[in-house]
Amino acid sequence: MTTRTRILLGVNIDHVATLRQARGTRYPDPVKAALDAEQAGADGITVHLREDRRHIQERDVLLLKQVMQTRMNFEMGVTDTMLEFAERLRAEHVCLVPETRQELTTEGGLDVAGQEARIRDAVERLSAVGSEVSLFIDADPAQIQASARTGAPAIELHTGRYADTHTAEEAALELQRITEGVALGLSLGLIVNAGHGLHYHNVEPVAAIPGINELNIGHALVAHALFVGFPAAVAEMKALIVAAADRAHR
Ligand SMILES: CC(=O)[C@@H](O)[C@H](O)COP(=O)(O)O
Ligand SMILES: NCC(=O)COP(=O)(O)O
Repeated sequence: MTTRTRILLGVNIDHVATLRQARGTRYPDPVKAALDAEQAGADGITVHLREDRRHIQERDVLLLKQVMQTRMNFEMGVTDTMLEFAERLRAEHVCLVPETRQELTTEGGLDVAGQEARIRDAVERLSAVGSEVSLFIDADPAQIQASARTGAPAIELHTGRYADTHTAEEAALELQRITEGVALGLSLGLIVNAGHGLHYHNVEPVAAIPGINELNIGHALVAHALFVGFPAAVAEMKALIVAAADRAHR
């Protein structure tokens, strides 16, 4: 008998909102995308309320919280304003991410080691309202160890460097770094997720890493949805990661 490996897909709907914001229209609605994603097999929905509000808006987060049926993973920068918002929101999961206004996308992981007390304080505040906190970090042993010391139950390893590689050798090195990061996180008792820049052609090796809990994927899903529709794009990705995890652990 084969045991099915459990790997979860968190669908990030930020870039549905990016398209809406580009024209200031009411459509496409990221909340509709979230509901479609849930029906198509998403295990959770990720939204990043950026300080500059370039995509997701407060309205999206608040409406989503009322109507969604899975779990919200609320990504936010570590600022007083966002902490106060998140304390009122009480999302099932909160992922603390680094944020700068000028960046095209989230460029690196949160520097937990360099601001441990501040992150620990944020983790305590969010845990107190019932949110499970994860820290979006690079697969760097010092950052993983510092994350464990903050009391956060989870980390999300930034896979952007892996996704940006140009050769098979570079990809193998980055994958090795992520694999070791997952193993270290697990050995410290952390739940280990991963995400950023994952797409249909690079996701399988990451899904096959032993012990990985959830992959958060957005941009590639929204791009593929233009051609096949959002439910089909989500279902295709879910099938791909579950099959990759199953094959690796058979
Ligand atoms: C933290 C993370 O990886 C995602 O939230 C991602 O940042 C979303 O896309 P943008 O970086 O383009 O806002
Ligand atoms: N935390 C990563 C995420 O939510 C999705 O990132 P991307 O797939 O849009 O690059």
